[in-house]
Amino acid sequence: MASTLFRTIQIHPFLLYPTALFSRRNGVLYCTMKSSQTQTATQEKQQPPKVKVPQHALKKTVDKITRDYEAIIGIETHVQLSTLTKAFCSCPYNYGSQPNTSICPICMGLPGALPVLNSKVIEFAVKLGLALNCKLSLNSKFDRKQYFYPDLPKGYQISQFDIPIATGGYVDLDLPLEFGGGHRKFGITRVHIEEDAGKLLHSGNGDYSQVDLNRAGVPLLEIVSEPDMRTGIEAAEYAAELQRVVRYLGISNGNMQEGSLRCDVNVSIRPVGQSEFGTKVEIKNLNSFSSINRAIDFEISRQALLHSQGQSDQIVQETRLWEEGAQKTVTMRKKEGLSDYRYFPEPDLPEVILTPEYVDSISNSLPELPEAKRRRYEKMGLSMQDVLFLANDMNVAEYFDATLSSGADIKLAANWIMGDIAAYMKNEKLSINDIKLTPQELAELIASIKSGTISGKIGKEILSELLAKGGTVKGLIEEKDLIQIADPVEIGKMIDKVISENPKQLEQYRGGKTKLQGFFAGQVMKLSKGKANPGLLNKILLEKLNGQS
Ligand SMILES: Nc1ncnc2c1ncn2[C@@H]1O[C@H](COP(=O)(O)OP(=O)(O)OP(=O)(O)O)[C@@H](O)[C@H]1O
Ligand SMILES: [Mg+2]
Ligand SMILES: [Mg+2]
Repeated sequence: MASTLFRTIQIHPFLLYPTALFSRRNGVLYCTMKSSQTQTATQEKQQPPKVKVPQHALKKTVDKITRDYEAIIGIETHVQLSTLTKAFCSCPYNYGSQPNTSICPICMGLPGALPVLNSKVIEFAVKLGLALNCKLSLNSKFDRKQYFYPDLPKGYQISQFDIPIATGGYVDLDLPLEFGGGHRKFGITRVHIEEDAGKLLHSGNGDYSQVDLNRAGVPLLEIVSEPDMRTGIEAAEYAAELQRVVRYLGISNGNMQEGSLRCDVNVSIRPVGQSEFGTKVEIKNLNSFSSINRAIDFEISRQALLHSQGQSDQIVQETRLWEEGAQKTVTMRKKEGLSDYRYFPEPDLPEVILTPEYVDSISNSLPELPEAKRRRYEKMGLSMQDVLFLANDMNVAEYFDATLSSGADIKLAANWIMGDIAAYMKNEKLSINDIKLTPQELAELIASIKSGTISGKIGKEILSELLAKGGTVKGLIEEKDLIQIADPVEIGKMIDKVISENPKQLEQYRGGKTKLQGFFAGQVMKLSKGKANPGLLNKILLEKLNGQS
């Protein structure tokens, strides 16, 4: 199959880029563009920002100025779907595979090739639309969005324009306590289906670029938010919630570093009290939640400073790039208007019709989503800090739920997971799916401590062993003879031994140095190899030290 495709490509590449150079190295097809073709991109990148804002001025005046302005933020998020094959052809997509090894006449847009819709894309879009509380369009269609860029082989992107698959939804989230806490609800304008473009790889010295078309035609869902966010933190948390939702749904890995979840952030400012929005600037190249937060904060300050200096005409509708190294945004290109895209209905694909039965069947298959999970955990009596820790990662939530299903106490299970287990995972750089301790054995461990079969101290020791090697709590207790000593006579004997071996400390204790009770307790615990019941030990010890028995 692959070799047939390569033959086709070797005949046709010049149809795509008349001055592109195609070559094969190590069995891989490379397409190299001469610098003249990528000039626009490189020139735009090299353009200095139109207005230079001195960094020190920014830092000094930011706090004062930003207080006079309110920021308006809306986000466009592209989520790459984890379908087995691309949106309109049967090529698979695996991040990081050799360039141009997963391409065919359809995703290369060769003349005469016709797209065929992957039904999983519709299923995933419906799932997300429902999860984001949207209204689904029972009849939607595809449109062509036309623009030229070397990573777009067809010269247009198949997208949805006037009838997106889902509209008018919202997401709920809870801000972490370190950011002030509180519940937020942000509107979703629309969710639509589109295909991804390829990837340009620019050479180090900038004189040529290479095209990798593996990603061309991979299905995306674009989620457009209402301009409802007001701070960088709110925007970053919104993006994190979308990541959780797509991961809970299992429709994308949501990995920002690999570009499976990409956020373009739109920011404008207005003087406090003004109702109209200001001119928006779109920021791209944000590949972490913290860069979303920092880029927005920078942009708010930049715009506020310009506005406060009477230079608001310098805030123009444009696309800016976030430069991680310099921690600032710079002009990338002036914004195209909608009409520049010359959208028109895609003639090669039929209308998408969703039957109510189909929508119902998808709706019934949805898992419990992050917001529902958080509210359920909250009702169980957990603090918001615990709720967020447990619900943020779907796998941790599943582990916690499975521990509870095995009968564990809610608060104790949460404490073990958030405490010793989380610390172990952090140390060993493991995810919860990698640890050997099963939720059932965690429940057993908690029950064994609660019933007094083993002490809390022994419990912690067993935990380390179970985390690293697996096994069962019962097996380890038996194998290591760890059952707690709760026999007063046996404990009494050990106390007598320790007291008789430490006459000096006894004298000091009886002379008023009562803190020494801790010393005696420690010695007895050591003698019992950590197995003595601590409550009983201290009770009997106190009686004996005070000469009552
Ligand atoms: N004045 C404003 N300030 C901040 N954000 C805004 C403002 N007006 C609109 N937005 C937000 O900007 C985003 C616009 O996204 P949309 O996809 O509709 O248009 P676009 O960015 O022009 O198109 P494209 O998909 O080609 O990038 C939305 O999230 C919207 O909420
Ligand atoms: Mg945009
Ligand atoms: Mg958009």
